[in-house]
Amino acid sequence: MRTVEDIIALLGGPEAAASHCGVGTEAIRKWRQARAIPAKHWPAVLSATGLSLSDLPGTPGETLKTEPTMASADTPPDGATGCLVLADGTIIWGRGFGAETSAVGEVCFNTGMTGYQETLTDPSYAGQIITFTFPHIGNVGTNIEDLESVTPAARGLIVRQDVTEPANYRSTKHLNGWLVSHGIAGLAGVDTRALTVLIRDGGAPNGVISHRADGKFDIAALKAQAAGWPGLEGMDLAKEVTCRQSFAWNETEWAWSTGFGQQTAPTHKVVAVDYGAKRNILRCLASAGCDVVVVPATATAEEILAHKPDGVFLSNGPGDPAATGEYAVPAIQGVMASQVPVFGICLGHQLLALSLGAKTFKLPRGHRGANQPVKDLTTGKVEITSQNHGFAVDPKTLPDTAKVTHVSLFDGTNEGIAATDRPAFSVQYHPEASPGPTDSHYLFHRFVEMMAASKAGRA
Ligand SMILES: NC(=O)CC[C@H](N)C(=O)O
Repeated sequence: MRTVEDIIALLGGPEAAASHCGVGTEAIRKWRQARAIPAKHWPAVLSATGLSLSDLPGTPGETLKTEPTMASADTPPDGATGCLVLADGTIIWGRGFGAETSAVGEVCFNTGMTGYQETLTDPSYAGQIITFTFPHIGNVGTNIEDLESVTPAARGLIVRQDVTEPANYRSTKHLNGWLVSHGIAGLAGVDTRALTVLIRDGGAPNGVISHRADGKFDIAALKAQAAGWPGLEGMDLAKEVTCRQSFAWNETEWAWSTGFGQQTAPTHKVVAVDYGAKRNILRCLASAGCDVVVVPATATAEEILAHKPDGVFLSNGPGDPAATGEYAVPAIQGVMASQVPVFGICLGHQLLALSLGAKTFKLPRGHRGANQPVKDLTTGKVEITSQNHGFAVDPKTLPDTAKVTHVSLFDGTNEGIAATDRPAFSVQYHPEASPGPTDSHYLFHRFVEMMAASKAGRA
């Protein structure tokens, strides 16, 4: 490994080093002071000097050998057993874990500090590789209760620190073994802050995550795969993650001493259309007094109404809402025509908006995490919410018969709507939390009150 002074000399002195790396001389002074070259300058230094990654003095406390990161060299640095190859050819090296496999998807980031297992099993993450900004992922292991679906939909995960031994009484399996059993690759040792900044500034890129214990990667093939993937826009993934047959759901939310319960005295019958529903949404409905029947995403209005529901719930789900146009919108319009109350969450919110004639669009970087502030315009209250969406409703395209009820206090985008001429409302975020705060549970009660009022009106 060379010293900072060696490298500055190789680059032709401080002024020349600054101009080679496109930085000011102040940055070079900081390198000298810290006796380290920050990772973001490594690619420029490597290309100007012809040195290899293991020659560079990195951030103190980090060993380059074990922290391969944003360098774009095609040859893996020593110890690299995994990589993320982006559609523009950028390569991020790291240590592979989980299954030895490769998968292509959109690379997004999630800022949640808890609940990685719920996140990995949220069907809305189909087609996505998740960068966790929280560094300690895997430290509470995995268990069979915190699953939001039986099969994880996420295509891969990227983390800062290596996964440690689980330290939690609920853990039944190491995250590594759990990922192996589900065929999912992980990548550790990545500068996830730098990757998150890349996503924030440039939008969520498409990429391939690859894990090989022998460290031998066919980079040309991975680059071609990443560049050839069409992206989430226009992609209908709800059809892939929905249930194949209808089923009844009566399990209620988890409680500290008793675990999950059963709804034995429901007051309202709800048909939940499964576009990729998280289990905890179904539990919240059951806990609020609903007898739930889950039906596949492609169920028609007639099939839904044949259950004689007091209300219809439209679930969350993956992919582009506009791509479900041929089956979801006609079914929802048919349901709304019957005046049955409708409540939608996330993809369900976007589909309700499309059914009312509004439009959706792709957000540049999406909202994913458990700390997203939202204002309920109907009460003036602010709630901290759990979110996971890459598309959003354009409120300017809403008809006169719908109003905006919730907005994001991060970027002002739409977070909720309600029809003004019929009982239908929806939110873009995840009131069931899991993981995240439970501030928004009141929405399940709003839905129940809406069903009760509708029944009273019909009586
Ligand atoms: N959680 C969801 O339902 C996500 C909805 C949609 N797939 C989006 O990314 O916006």
